[in-house]
Amino acid sequence: MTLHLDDLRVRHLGECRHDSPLSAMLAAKRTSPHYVAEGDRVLLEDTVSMLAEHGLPPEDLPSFEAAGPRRKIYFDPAQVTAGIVTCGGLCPGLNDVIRGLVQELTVQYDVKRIVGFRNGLRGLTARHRDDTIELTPDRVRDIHNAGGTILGSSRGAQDAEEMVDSLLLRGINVLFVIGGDGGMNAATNLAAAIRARGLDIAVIGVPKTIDNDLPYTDQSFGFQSAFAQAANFISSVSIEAAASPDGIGIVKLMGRHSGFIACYASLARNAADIVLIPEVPFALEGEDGLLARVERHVRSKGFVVIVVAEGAGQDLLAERGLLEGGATDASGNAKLGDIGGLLRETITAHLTAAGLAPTVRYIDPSYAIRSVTANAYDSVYCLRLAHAAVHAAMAGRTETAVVRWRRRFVHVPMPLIISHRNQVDPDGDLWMSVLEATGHLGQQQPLLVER
Ligand SMILES: Nc1ncnc2c1ncn2[C@@H]1O[C@H](COP(=O)(O)OP(=O)(O)OP(=O)(O)O)[C@@H](O)[C@H]1O
Ligand SMILES: O=P(O)(O)OC[C@H]1O[C@](O)(CO)[C@@H](O)[C@@H]1O
Ligand SMILES: [Mg+2]
Repeated sequence: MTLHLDDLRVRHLGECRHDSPLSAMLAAKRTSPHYVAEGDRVLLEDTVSMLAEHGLPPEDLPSFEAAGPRRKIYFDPAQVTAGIVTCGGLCPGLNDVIRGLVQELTVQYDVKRIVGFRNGLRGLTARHRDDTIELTPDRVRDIHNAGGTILGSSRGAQDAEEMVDSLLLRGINVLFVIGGDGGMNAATNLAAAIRARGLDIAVIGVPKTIDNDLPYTDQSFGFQSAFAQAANFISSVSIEAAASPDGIGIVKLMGRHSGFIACYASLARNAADIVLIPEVPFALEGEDGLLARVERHVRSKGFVVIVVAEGAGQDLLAERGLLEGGATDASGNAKLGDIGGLLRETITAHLTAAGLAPTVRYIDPSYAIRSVTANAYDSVYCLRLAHAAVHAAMAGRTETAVVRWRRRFVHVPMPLIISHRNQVDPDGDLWMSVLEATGHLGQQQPLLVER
């Protein structure tokens, strides 16, 4: 998809007429290698060839509005009631973001009232809209020491008009939605319903997903903490497999459609022999298939370690009638078949038939990965995203997500965040690193299936 400058402009509620409490600090600031001034923009692309292809002057190149405080703001902070909601699956750092939002709103902007909606967007329905948490600096002081979200989260559909009614009834004029593709979809619909009614309510998204599958963001918050935890399970399984005759270690990691956790966790330990992700189809049978490769590893090295993303090999499950076609969860996400179970069974059967005596160590750490607290790096990242989100809201941006893009914090129109899915590119350098680390680079890629 080719994007033009106009596709990257974010919506404003109106002219910024109020002096920001941060205006004095901003007065002398200019763009530098470490700061982007409020009038400046951040390029979408970053290679000479990609930029040259546009044949445009720099100011017309596709670029994002820089995030950060403005000297003039749209809302009078004294009149603001903010709302916060967390939706979808858990992710390390949710509490850090909530804490950062509350601290920035109260300390820098002196906003007096912040309402936390409970259990995801369900909390914005008529039935639950009054059961909220008053968020104060005292209430959030220590919440970053725990994983999960103090607000709770959920899946499942809600009516946009009903949610707008809730915002009106609760007097919310700034809503922060921390969510994944589903949450950003819902927030986009909500913002559209607000716009259709001509209301003065800002909706700001803080994109979240441990799968790292949202586009236009360098890496999603919490991802680093999640793959660090996943890497510990790879170490455990490697130790177990290495200590067993004909040892087979298998770790199944989250990642419905994108294998980022599997790739990064594997690279972090560099102990995996085979990495299977949804983006790269593979065959089980045949000389170049997975089973033959596993057997070769076991015969030559004595054991094998396989890291598999949950969304990998779904076609193999479907072929065997092990996939409930079309089944979805409450939010409409596809329910997946158990690729880890299929690997365990077929590998055991194959190696046994080949005269080996495999010992299989299979771990599916699942929720033990995404429920951890954010590490120090992610905590900083979450706090800075929260600051950017508050500045965006106070400056009247709406239908806007705050992200880090090429190491700068920027504003992205929310519809872009849901325009497609971020996936591991089989021709990109991340997958090349995985092939290098697993010793597959330079060989014909035996796990790839001709399609
Ligand atoms: N296409 C959509 N349009 C409107 N609302 C949606 C859509 N998809 C999901 N939602 C709503 O957004 C909320 C969160 O969605 P979902 O459960 O898919 O998690 P998510 O935000 O994608 O997070 P994650 O992918 O990290 O689990 C749910 O309440 C769901 O009903
Ligand atoms: O069991 P739940 O809460 O639906 O979440 C599972 C899913 O959440 C995700 O992390 C995406 O949010 C997937 O990788 C995983 O399959
Ligand atoms: Mg999702």
